[in-house]
Amino acid sequence: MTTGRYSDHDHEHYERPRRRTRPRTKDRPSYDDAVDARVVTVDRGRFTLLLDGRRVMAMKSRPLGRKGVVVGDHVRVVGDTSGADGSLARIVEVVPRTTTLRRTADDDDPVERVIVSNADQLVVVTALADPEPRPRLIDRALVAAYDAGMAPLLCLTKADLADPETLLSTYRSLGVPWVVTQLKGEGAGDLTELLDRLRGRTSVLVGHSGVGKSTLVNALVPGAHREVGIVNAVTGRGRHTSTSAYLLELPDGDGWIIDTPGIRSFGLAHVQPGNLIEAFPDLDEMTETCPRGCTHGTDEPECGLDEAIEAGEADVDRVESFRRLLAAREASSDW
Ligand SMILES: Nc1nc2c(ncn2[C@@H]2O[C@H](COP(=O)(O)OP(=O)(O)OP(=O)(O)O)[C@@H](O)[C@H]2O)c(=O)[nH]1
Repeated sequence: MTTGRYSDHDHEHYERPRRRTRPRTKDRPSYDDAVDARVVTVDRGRFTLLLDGRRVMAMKSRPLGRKGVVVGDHVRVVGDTSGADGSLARIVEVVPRTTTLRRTADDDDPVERVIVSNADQLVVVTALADPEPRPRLIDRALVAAYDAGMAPLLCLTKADLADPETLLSTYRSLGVPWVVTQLKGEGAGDLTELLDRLRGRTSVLVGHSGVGKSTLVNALVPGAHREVGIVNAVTGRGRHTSTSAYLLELPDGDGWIIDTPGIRSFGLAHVQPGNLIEAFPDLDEMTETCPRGCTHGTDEPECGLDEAIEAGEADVDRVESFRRLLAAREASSDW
């Protein structure tokens, strides 16, 4: 383990050119010898990378400055990339991200943050019972997915305990794809449908405590050793067993999942209504006549969506579901 042996301070001190002996140069080093890696997890300023199939510990190099490095990032690395015990490589570049899943501001954390990058699917893991589904949280996760340009997928766990139909009726008009899983009881363990949906993509798994996300991750990636909590019989909440987002490769090498056990809230203050409606091109088309600044919400006086409903051109359920998402954006951020 390297943690503790090298503090940020020590390394910065070591890296900084000593003025008298080495004149400062304006040219940045070119890092021609840098190699590609992907960020697996982050722990107190130390990054675990996957590089040619081996795990390598790394830290940010000074030229990156305050630029964040997050789980899912493709990075360029120099230095000791052997992955040997005690070795520490340096991240010199973050490859431009294809997507960023963000959250804003909650009471514990006042800044907007990128949670993970380069994921193309957001899997909202919800138990059908124990704990009961929380549609408002599902809505908020969907908003985050649409805003990030990620495809949403509902993964309904614990199908041995309840029927999915009630919950699904809420999401049908939005056209969100879904899969059902069951890892206990008779006929448990068939993950074919979910694996089909994960294949060839990077999928972020979110879900509140106790929904069975760790159990699912362990079943998808044998050997992942994500800790499984015990659901409290009184509150329905699980123990908070793990904290950091973690990138895992699916066994067939054809897809990645990112487990996000640490996400306890999903602040959405950064989401613009205009971004959300872009995820629904059929509805977006109907808002061309909207007054400037229209949010397309329920109380907007001359929203094109209302006109489209009156003209019989819009599906009422779909508009209502979209507006529910829009409202969820402003709700409290508790996960
Ligand atoms: N009945 C039933 N129970 C399940 C199923 N999947 C998981 N569980 C149980 O649900 C409980 C919570 O599972 P976890 O995998 O720890 O849930 P989690 O979402 O990772 O929760 P945290 O670790 O607290 O974030 C455990 O007791 C599991 O055994 C299922 O398909 N059916």
